[in-house]
Amino acid sequence: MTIDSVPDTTFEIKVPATSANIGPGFDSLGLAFSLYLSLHNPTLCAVFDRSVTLEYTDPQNNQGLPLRPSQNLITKTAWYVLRCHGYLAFPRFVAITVTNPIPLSRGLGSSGAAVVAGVLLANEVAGLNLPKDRLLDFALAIERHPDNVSAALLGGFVASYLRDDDTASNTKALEGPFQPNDKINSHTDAFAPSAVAPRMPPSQVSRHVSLPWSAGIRAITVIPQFQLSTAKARAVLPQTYSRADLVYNLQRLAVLTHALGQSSPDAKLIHEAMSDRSHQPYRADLVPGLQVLLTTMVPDTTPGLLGACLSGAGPTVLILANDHFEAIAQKACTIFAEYNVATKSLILDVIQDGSTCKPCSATQ
Ligand SMILES: Nc1ncnc2c1ncn2[C@@H]1O[C@H](COP(=O)(O)OP(=O)(O)O)[C@@H](O)[C@H]1O
Ligand SMILES: N[C@@H](CCOP(=O)(O)O)C(=O)O
Repeated sequence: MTIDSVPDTTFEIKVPATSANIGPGFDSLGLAFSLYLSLHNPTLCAVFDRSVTLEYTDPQNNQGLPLRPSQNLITKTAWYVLRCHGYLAFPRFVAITVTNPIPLSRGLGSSGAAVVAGVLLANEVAGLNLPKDRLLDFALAIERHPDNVSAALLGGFVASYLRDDDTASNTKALEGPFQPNDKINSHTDAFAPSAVAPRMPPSQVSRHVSLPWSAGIRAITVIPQFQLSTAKARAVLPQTYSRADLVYNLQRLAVLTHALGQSSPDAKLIHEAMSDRSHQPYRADLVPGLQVLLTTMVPDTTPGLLGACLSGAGPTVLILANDHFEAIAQKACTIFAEYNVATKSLILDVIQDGSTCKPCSATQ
């Protein structure tokens, strides 16, 4: 595609926050929420400058995020996709305003959302028209567990798997975007291409299916006011599991995928089926109060509660409920407070639409 044929419009990209795992579905289940990372390019720019700039509308929520496009996860991802499609510069100038209410490193899929936003950004500015499955391939070249990005892109309650679990080749796929050796022009901070183009991801890296979600079930997210990076929370997991633990999780996972779609949710069934032996026990030491919360907040003593688990890699706790949302949130925050963990809670809806990129009105 030539520069002249690249669409020059304003757009808004919206990507939802997600919760991964939902208890036993480690690296396979994801749920999309009514809380959105959004990217907006409010102004059409006549300047013939093929670069990108970034600003965040809410710097308080996004402290520490690099504004240099060459270091920011959203624009690094977009650059990776563009390089895979033969672009040697951004197709046109784009000044992006980012609004990100998704708390960072709390287990609500902020990095997955940033990666999906970057893929959609490249798709939009270069007019690539990639189908959703191909967008997912690019996102999965970067975020190597499919649970968050599948739910973020597609919306709703999604089960997915990677078709190739060869971690050695996974690492190679990451070399493109993250160690691009692309020199940065220190004046404009524009990307400049290295001699070697990054590896194009193979097609259909993953497979996914949308699962039914019972309409009245909402998500109470109880968010500790400290960060826990996904990398750190993955580092504490064992390399191998016993047959008993494998069977324990498989049995619950199979039941859970149906139990959450039933029109009259069975609280006791859901609560038991959200129990896990693959990641939560190992991560409990990283989240003071988690173990007590999970064992004391049960349907018998907490009206409206259906189940609770660590959200993604934590430290957020996800509580699924169909009533008494505020009271449940308050109870969970009180338990965390007993462990000197300050929290905020957000009551969110599960959304079915997934990520969008829409034209919007421009000022010139
Ligand atoms: N809106 C964003 N813009 C740029 N980078 C982001 C954004 N959101 C997340 N990130 C990157 O992802 C990191 C958090 O990723 P991770 O530890 O996986 O936590 P989470 O559970 O929130 O996904 C941040 O430190 C930052 O590097
Ligand atoms: N399956 C992953 C999910 C990580 O989700 P995040 O929202 O914490 O990035 C894991 O449990 O490590």
